[in-house]
This record gives sequence, structure tokens and C-alpha cells, in this order.
Amino acid sequence: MLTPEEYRTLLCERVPLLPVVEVPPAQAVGSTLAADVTSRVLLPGFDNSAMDGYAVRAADLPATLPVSLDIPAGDTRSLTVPAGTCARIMTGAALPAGVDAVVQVENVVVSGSSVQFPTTVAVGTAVRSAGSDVRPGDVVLTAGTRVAPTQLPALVSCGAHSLSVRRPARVAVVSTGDELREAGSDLLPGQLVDSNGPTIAALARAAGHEVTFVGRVGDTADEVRRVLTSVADRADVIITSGGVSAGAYEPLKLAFQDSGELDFYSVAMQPGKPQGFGILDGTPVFALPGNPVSVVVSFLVLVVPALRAMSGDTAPLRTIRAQAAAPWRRVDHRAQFARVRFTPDGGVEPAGGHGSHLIGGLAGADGLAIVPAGSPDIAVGDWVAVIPFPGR
Ligand SMILES: Nc1nc2c(c(=O)[nH]1)N[C@H]1C(S)=C(S)[C@@H](COP(=O)(O)OP(=O)(O)OC[C@H]3O[C@@H](n4cnc5c(N)ncnc54)[C@H](O)[C@@H]3O)O[C@H]1N2
Ligand code: MOO
Repeated sequence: MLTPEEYRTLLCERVPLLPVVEVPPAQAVGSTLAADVTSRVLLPGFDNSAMDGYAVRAADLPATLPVSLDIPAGDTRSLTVPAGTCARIMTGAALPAGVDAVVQVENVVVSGSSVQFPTTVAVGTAVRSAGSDVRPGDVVLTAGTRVAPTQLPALVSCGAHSLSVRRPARVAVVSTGDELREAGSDLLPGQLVDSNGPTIAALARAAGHEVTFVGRVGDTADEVRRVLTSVADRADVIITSGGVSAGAYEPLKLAFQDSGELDFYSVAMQPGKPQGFGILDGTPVFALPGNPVSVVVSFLVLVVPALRAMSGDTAPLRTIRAQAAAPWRRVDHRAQFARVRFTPDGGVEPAGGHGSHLIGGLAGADGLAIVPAGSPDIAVGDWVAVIPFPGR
């Protein structure tokens, strides 16, 4: 049996890199940079005011000064403030020549066309100087960074017209099982709604990828092989669910065992023990276990890092640390990925039970607490690493 870390490493080492494409900076969110991004410009681009107020020569204050200029943001004139005067200036407006500080409007007394400055001011007060944040040649973001919305201000402002990124993966999702029906269907006894298909598709989109196929196949090896082979040339990644454990009708195993294309593994994790992986016609196939909670856990713990590796991002699994607000017992010796909810004070408590079929319980959970193999039961106050659910 492999540990989750060993299996994750195996996946990350075997997946191919996604192709590099050029995109405008504004479209880079969710993609991973294939090259360092270097600024071509100064940021701020020019000395400008941090406040709505009055631009002054600091040495003149305290004083009452006439207002000689009015400078809104976006004023492109080349201006100089005459000696012995001040300029009304707005936040973001270019600082004119002849001044070295700004006094915010709340700290002055305006009377007619003059302004009284009651106190001294230090040179540079409320001035945002050119290049104080970023200078030409500075590396704004490094290759391998998955671009987040918070990084867009730098990317769209650094003077680059296009960025080299690894494009999102085209993901095909295939649910296996004769018992599955599309949501909304009338169900006969023994049938259930295919929840894994839409869930994997949503998780893949939340991870920044593009879902190009969502389908279902029955429990025959021929059908599974035919569908997977036909989607392989249209997808960068295939993610299946079901059919990988020890039953008599395990279609993934029946279709691919001993073919040399997919291998089947036991991973010491709960949920998510039975797993399959391989490369089919050049396309990696992640064969996840069928239980709905196992699918979510397998995706977040195993597939997300592998998708990141395909994008050239080798950062370790992202977790946050939280303290247990309630105790819970481990279920067995495997590493446990326990469903937890965040408490109002930032701790976590168990949520949703531990059965891999408990989709009602899963709906009330916010993330997975990682309880390493061999560690004792969790006591109140213990620190645990938590993988937050996307969107929670
Ligand atoms: N004898 C053994 N039985 C089982 C073992 C084992 O080691 N020995 N492992 C158990 C574990 S752990 C898991 S996890 C499951 C994995 O089974 P499969 O990957 O073969 O999945 P299925 O049998 O096809 O389905 C399991 C369960 O999940 C439901 N399911 C499947 N697909 C969907 C879907 N798309 N949407 C919603 N629900 C789905 C399915 O109806 C089953 O109830 O095996 C254990 N058994
Ligand atoms: O390992 Mo299975 O994924 O517990 O339910």
C-alpha cells in the first residue's frame, strides 16, 4: 500500500506538462505562468498624491498660502507651483514641480482662495513616489505561479502585452456504473443519481480548468474502453469515478488491468483507498473510487496537485492550520481526511460523519482535516492541517 504522499508524488511525476500559450495579462487568472514576468515600467509610474488635499513646499509651513492651481487626477499638463503658493490636488494626480508634500484637506482651513496650514509637514508626506513599489526589471511573479485575481493589478500594470502561461487543462469526466442516472430522472429501486460527474466537473472548473466532456458509461469493459479512448484525443486529462475496487463488475479494472495503460493502487487514506492511474494514448487518466465523498477527497488531495504539476506549479499541497474545537476519533490506521466545519472562532469541528457515501453530511462540511496515519485521536486544542473546500 502507498501513502497518500507517495501516490501523489507518483502522479505528479508521471503527468505531462500542458502546452504553453500567450494570453493578454487580463486573461491569465487561473493559468500558471510559464516564464517569469518582469516589469517594463515604474510603479507608481509618476510621483502622485496619496490624498485629496493641497500640494505644498514643506519648508513654507506653517503658513497661509494662496491656491494657484487645481489638479484633478488624470491631468496631463506639466505644471509648476509658483513659490509662495499651494495647489489643490486630488488623490492619484501627478505631483507638480515646485512642491514636496501634500496636506490632506481635513487638516487645513480653507478661506476663499487661500488655505491656512496650521502645522509643519514632513517632506514626502502623502506623496507616492515613482518606482517606490516596482522598478523596470523587477520580477513581478515567477514561473510556476498560478495567477490569482489579487495578482492582476501587477500583471496588467507592468507593461507586458502578453504572458506565457500553461493553458488550463481540457478535462473529460466519465462516471461508471449501471446504477447511475442523470439528475432529474425517475429512479427505479437500485438506481441513483450520478452526482460524481457534475461534482468532478465543478471541482475541475474551480481548480481553473476547462471541462470539455461529462458522460456516463455502464459497467462493461468494452464500453469503458471505447468511451475513454474516444475522449482521450480531445482531452488533456480524463477523470473517472467508480469501478476500481474489488467487486465483480469493476469496469475500469476489467478494461485496463494488465493492459499496461492503467495501474491500480491501494492508498493508505480514508476515504479514497482504491485508486487507478495511467496514460491512455498520451492522456493521463485518474480513476477515482466511486463513493461520492471519496471522489471529493481524491480530487482535492491527489488530482489538484497533479493538475498543478501539469501546469508547472510544484508547490506542495496547500493547507491552513486550525485548532480542533471538538474531539474526534480516528476510524482506522490510514491517513484520515476528516470532514470538518469551521467554527465561528476559526477552529474546526467534525462534520458529516466518516462514511464515504454520506453526501448529506458532506454538504455541511467546509473542508478536510488531515489526520496523519498512526497519530492518536484528535483532542480539543490539537492543531490540524485543513484543506478548505473550494468556495467555502
Ligand atoms: N471487498 C471490497 N469492497 C470494497 C472495497 C474493498 O477494498 N474491498 N473498498 C471500498 C471502498 S473504500 C470504496 S471507496 C469503494 C470504491 O468502489 P468503486 O470505485 O469500485 O466504486 P463503485 O463500486 O462503482 O461505487 C461505489 C459506491 O459509489 C456509488 N457511486 C458510484 N459512482 C457514482 C456516481 N457517479 N454518483 C454517485 N454515486 C456513485 C455507487 O453506487 C456505490 O454505492 O469500494 C468499497 N468496496
Ligand atoms: O476508501 Mo473508500 O474511499 O473509504 O470509501
